Amino acid sequence: MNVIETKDVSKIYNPDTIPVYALNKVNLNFEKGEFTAIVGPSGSGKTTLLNVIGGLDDASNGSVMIDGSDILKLSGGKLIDFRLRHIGFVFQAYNLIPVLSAKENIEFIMLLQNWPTKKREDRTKEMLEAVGLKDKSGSKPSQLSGGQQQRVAVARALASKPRFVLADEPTANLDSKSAENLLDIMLKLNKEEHITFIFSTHDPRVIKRARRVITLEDGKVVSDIQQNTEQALARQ
Ligand SMILES: Nc1ncnc2c1ncn2[C@@H]1O[C@H](COP(=O)(O)OP(=O)(O)OP(=O)(O)O)[C@@H](O)[C@H]1O
Repeated sequence: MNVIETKDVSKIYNPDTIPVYALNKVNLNFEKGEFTAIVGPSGSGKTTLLNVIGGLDDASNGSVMIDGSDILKLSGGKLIDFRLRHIGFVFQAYNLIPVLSAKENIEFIMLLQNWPTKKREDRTKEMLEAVGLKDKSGSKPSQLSGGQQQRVAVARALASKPRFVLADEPTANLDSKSAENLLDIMLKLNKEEHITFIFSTHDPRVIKRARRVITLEDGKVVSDIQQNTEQALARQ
């Protein structure tokens, strides 16, 4: 079953002067449980695609169907509610709330969703453990390393059990070991909780572990391949 379907999605900046096609008739289907990398040169449209799929940005043309409804047609309040319920975001700049601890950052979306206290606390504990930060629960983002902050951002995105997670270069600021650890965590949660992951990346270590790799160039899909990651890993 398709979770997300983009139909002829285009995003054109400056249409009246010198048009820039950030996305040019993109047609893609994403199924439940995918672990998919969006790759391509700088400026090829990766961030724009994630933002349009996640309802953070409007498309100029086309539709983004999620479970048969077009999210580009949802009005402001309904779109915010939809994002809150179904989509987890991981941004390159983490976007953690500086005055909140790791635990409080992870809890934040569940609070907005009115989870009962006990359920919320149990889930927060589970996520802190899953990302290996049980002992950093009370630390503020400024007291955490870049890798630890990124793990909090992943835990926050996944805590409320979204249908899918969109991540914009999740390993961009991480050293090799932290990037591998983060990938392990994302793959584990993808397997165990069947959450669909779609992430942009330039990072070869991330690309080789994705099950599907979609390449964009000048806003167009130029290749879309399934990888046998078990074989790829065995070759290393
Ligand atoms: N607000 C904007 N106004 C005008 N053009 C924009 C705007 N945002 C993005 N673009 C253009 O749209 C194209 C796609 O940008 P996008 O950020 O999606 O690329 P990207 O593949 O994510 O790049 P990178 O790998 O460098 O992050 C680029 O040509 C970019 O210059």
